This record gives sequence, structure tokens and C-alpha cells, in this order.
Amino acid sequence: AGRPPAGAPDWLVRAHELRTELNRHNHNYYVLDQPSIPDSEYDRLFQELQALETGHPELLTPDSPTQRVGGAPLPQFDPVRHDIPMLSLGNGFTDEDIEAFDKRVMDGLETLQEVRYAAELKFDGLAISLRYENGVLVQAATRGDGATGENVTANIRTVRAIPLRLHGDRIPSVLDVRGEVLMYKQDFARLNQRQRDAGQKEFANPRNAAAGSLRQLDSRITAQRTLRFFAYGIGVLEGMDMPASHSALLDWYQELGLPVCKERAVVSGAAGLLAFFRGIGEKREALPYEIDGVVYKVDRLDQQKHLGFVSRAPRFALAHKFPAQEALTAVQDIEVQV
Ligand SMILES: CC(C)(CNC(=O)c1ccc(Oc2ccccc2)cc1)c1ccc2c(N)nc(N)nc2n1
Repeated sequence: AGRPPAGAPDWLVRAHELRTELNRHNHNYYVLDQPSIPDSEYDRLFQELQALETGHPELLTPDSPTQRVGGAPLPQFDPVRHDIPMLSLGNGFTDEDIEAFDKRVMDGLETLQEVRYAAELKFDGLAISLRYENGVLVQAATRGDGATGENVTANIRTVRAIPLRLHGDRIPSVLDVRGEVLMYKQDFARLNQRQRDAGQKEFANPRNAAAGSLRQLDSRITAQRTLRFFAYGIGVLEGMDMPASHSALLDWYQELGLPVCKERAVVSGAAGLLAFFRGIGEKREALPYEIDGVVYKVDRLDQQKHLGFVSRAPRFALAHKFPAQEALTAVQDIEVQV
């Protein structure tokens, strides 16, 4: 939505000011984790814009901040075919697995030089694909079986961390953003408190709570759940060249206003991968969200393409998982009993 033309009526100017300000506060709160306004003030601006839109329905465009909360519940979720499949990752568990991964990559690239890897977190949430056309969010789909997922656009629009319109001047005609929808530990605890108070079933863990919230046919219920999003991948890209590396892709995503997790680094060789993994392992309990590991990706895109995929998983990427927490907790319990 461009700036109103000179001489535009004051209600149009005011509506544009309100949208810009509400989108900015959403971005600060949900993308940068830096709230810039008390909720009461946000609600006042929101209601002022709703009143203006009621009086001037031509303001009701899909990217207005007031158009996040859906209308009537859907009868079902329609299937969505992913033009580029959403692939899962191979797993590694031990230092040797990681050293073997690095060796396979170096052999595949026929290089003796240390390879640069983009290292990031593996969130315990739900993989999602967001389709933006000319910068406007037009469709969101779950991963499903990798080739076909479910259309959850109405629910995804309620996730304030997900921009309804991309920012900046490097906007492609089509962009599929791949990432994870998740629930922070604190929001999960508050939700289960609300479930208990309402005499309803509690969720087992934040991942189930996020999945349950996205599988709601009534998006007004989804809107009451505080879901977050972190972008980590890409599908279709039209109208622009792919960035030359994964780290450049994430920098560009941040320019577009997409949430990218700050716990990421570009490291060299197996030693760099293991150092990153240990560093994250030490801060894992203190993170505001649950993770089940970290993900390593060959950073350069030309090297990713050279390595390609084996069966359905990329040869250029690997998930390094932490030992399952439940098992550890059980062991501790036994010690306590003794
Ligand atoms: C790596 C990819 C499978 C996404 N894929 C891509 O982003 C991607 C990017 C360029 C591509 O371009 C290529 C085209 C041809 C050949 C090689 C690469 C292909 C896939 C993946 C899958 C699951 C992930 C997860 N749970 N957490 C994180 N943090 N990252 C994840 N990344």
C-alpha cells in the first residue's frame, strides 16, 4: 500500500499513519523482541484504524493489520502442492557423525580447504511455507509429506511475527519462505494455565501446542494463541537471483522484515560445527523456546548445488540432535529415588 497521494482526504492520511505505526510496533515486538508501545496504546491505535475502516470499507485491504483475525471457521483445510518439495534433514548424533558429514562434504566438493558452514538452531515447532506475491502474503501451507501440505493461510495471518507485506525495495515477484512456527516456553505455560482454568485438556509440550493451534479450523482461536515464526529456508524465488549463500539469504530476509533467529553463525570445518553445538548446548535451557538440535548447512549456494540431495534429504545439510530430554529426565528421577 503506497503513501496516499498529495491532497488525499485526512481519513486516508490518518489510516496510512495508523497502519504504518501498527506494523512497526508488531515488527518491534514480534520480530525484534523489543516492544515499543504498551499493549493498551497498541489497542487504542488498532481500534481507531478499525473505526476508520468501518467508515471507509475501501481501506480493508488484505495487508491491513486489522485483517489478521479471521472470519468464520473453515469446513476443512484444502491441500496445497509445494512447487519445490519441503525436504527433511539427515541426522547426526555424535562428534564422529559430524566429522563424517564434514568429510563427505569435502570429498563431494573435492576440496582440501575447510568448508564454511551456516550453523543455526533446529526449532521444536512446525515447518511452514509462506508464499508472498509482489511482497503480499497470499498463502501459507504446512509441510505435510513434503510434497503436499494443508492450506493454513487464515491461521498464519493471525501470527503477528509473520509480516502480511514484505518491506524494502528488494521485493521479488514470487517468494516461498520456509521456516518454523513455534510457541515460546512462557506462552506455552500461560496457555496451559488458561486450559486448566477453563477445565480443558493441557498440551504436552510447546510443539504440540503450536501444532494444535495451527490445526484450528476457527482462526479466532488461533489468534488467541501467541505463536512465533523463524525463517530458515527458501522454496520458489521469481523475479530476483538467489543470494549467493545461506547467510546472505537470512540477511536479506531480515531486510524484508521476516523474523530470523539471532542464534546463528558461519563457522569453518568440523571443529567450528562442534564448537557451535557445544555453545548452544550450554545456553539451551535459557533459550525462550525449545530446540531439538542445531542445523549445519554448507553456506555457499554454488557448493550446495554441487552437492545436491541424496534420496529426499540434502547432502549439503545435516541436523545435529541433542540426546532426547525425556530419557535424561527419567535417569535423574531414578537417582533421586535412590
Ligand atoms: C535445508 C532445508 C532442507 C531447507 N532448504 C533450503 O532452504 C534450500 C535452500 C536452497 C536450495 O537451493 C538449492 C537448489 C538446488 C540444489 C541445492 C540447493 C534448496 C533448499 C532445511 C530443512 C529443515 C530445517 C530445519 N528444521 N531447521 C533449520 N534451521 N533449517 C532447515 N533447513
